[in-house]
Amino acid sequence: MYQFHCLNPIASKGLDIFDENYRKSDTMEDCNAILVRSAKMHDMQLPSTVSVIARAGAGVNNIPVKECAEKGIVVFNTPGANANGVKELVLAGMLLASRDIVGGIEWVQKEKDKEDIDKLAEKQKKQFAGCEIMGKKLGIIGLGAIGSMVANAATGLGMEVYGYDPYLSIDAAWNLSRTIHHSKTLDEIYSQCDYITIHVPLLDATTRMINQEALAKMKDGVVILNFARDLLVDEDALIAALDSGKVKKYVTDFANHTVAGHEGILVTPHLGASTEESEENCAVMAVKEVRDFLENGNIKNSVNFPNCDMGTCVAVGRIAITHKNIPNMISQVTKILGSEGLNIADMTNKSKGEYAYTLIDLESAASQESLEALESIEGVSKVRVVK
Ligand SMILES: NC(=O)C1=CN([C@@H]2O[C@H](COP(=O)(O)OP(=O)(O)OC[C@H]3O[C@@H](n4cnc5c(N)ncnc54)[C@H](O)[C@@H]3O)[C@@H](O)[C@H]2O)C=CC1
Ligand SMILES: O=C(O)CCC(=O)C(=O)O
Repeated sequence: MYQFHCLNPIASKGLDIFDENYRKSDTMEDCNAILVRSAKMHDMQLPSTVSVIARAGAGVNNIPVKECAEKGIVVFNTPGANANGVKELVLAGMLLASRDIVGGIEWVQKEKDKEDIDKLAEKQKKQFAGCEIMGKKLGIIGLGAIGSMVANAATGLGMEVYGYDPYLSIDAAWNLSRTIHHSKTLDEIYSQCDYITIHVPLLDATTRMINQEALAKMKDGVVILNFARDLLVDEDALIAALDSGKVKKYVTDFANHTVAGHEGILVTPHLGASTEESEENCAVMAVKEVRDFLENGNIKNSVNFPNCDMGTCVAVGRIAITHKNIPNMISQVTKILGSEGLNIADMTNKSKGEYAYTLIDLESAASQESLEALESIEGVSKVRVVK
């Protein structure tokens, strides 16, 4: 029996995929798996029983990914599963920034009891007028799952799209409309675009990438959209640029005391992925990843360990070892198994940066002593008997 704990509500369409061998626990104690959306995990003490965390979503900045790798905890996310939900809100954000739709709705609400509201509306509506997005230049920073969808949709709406992503994956490149202008520098995006939307992960290298220097290079009256993470933007510099008229509107999905209620800023409460479809897609993908990992040891879509797939185990036993990506690891492992007379039927070893993963199918079950010997190898973080 496996136990899992949800740190945030996870769509039942996903949780229903857990079968009778799984028990949902109200606490993390004794759990094998944790499912999470945006809960901040950096200060949490995880029990040693936890071997997997699945983020039902894309961004993993709420999870101590490296510390987990050190402890042999495999962290998954669900790439692309909520991208359409975010894309649609980005399009809405562009439209809301282009005309004062919110102001117009608030005006009608305020005047709703006036007898001549229809005549008043015709007189007053000019204060809410704006511009169209067709023909405008949209700069997209980060052309992954979300950025590429925004790019294609905006092209369909008649915008001229510029994309910047020095690490663009081949899959994402294939998905992009050929009309999208490939920007080789951020400066080109800054100097050309009327709307700039950012879709990169929050990393040390991307923190506050939209800063005073970047803002100074942008066109007057630019609209900036941030549906990725608030810390990507130096919001004090952004507010100064808004107040000076350099920036026309800032649309952000991240409510905080700096932006909430500020003139010219449209703030939504982290709603990008809050659609039935996105929540279900993420939950289904996350639960499938957890099950395949716990039941077969396979890894797909981990952010701290490599992909590894040996299918369903048909041998007598399978063990999974998380370890550092260092020399001499495999020889130490096979020596321990060999000295106990354990024959290896199949084996895969993969690495990702500093960390590596070894899955071994055995023709007879490993003893407790050999498992302990494996665990004591320097650089090994976890040894798990999958079957
Ligand atoms: N508002 C919301 O509810 C949601 C927000 N997000 C945020 O959006 C981010 C992006 O999500 P996805 O598109 O699904 O991720 P993704 O991983 O598919 O795409 C990210 C892209 O950014 C690119 N990139 C990385 N560093 C870059 C840099 N310095 N300059 C330009 N490009 C760079 C990568 O090459 C990749 O193509 C997530 O990390 C998350 O923070 C994601 C989903 C929902
Ligand atoms: O789960 C959510 O609502 C947040 C989605 C998100 O920000 C992400 O997937 O990175």
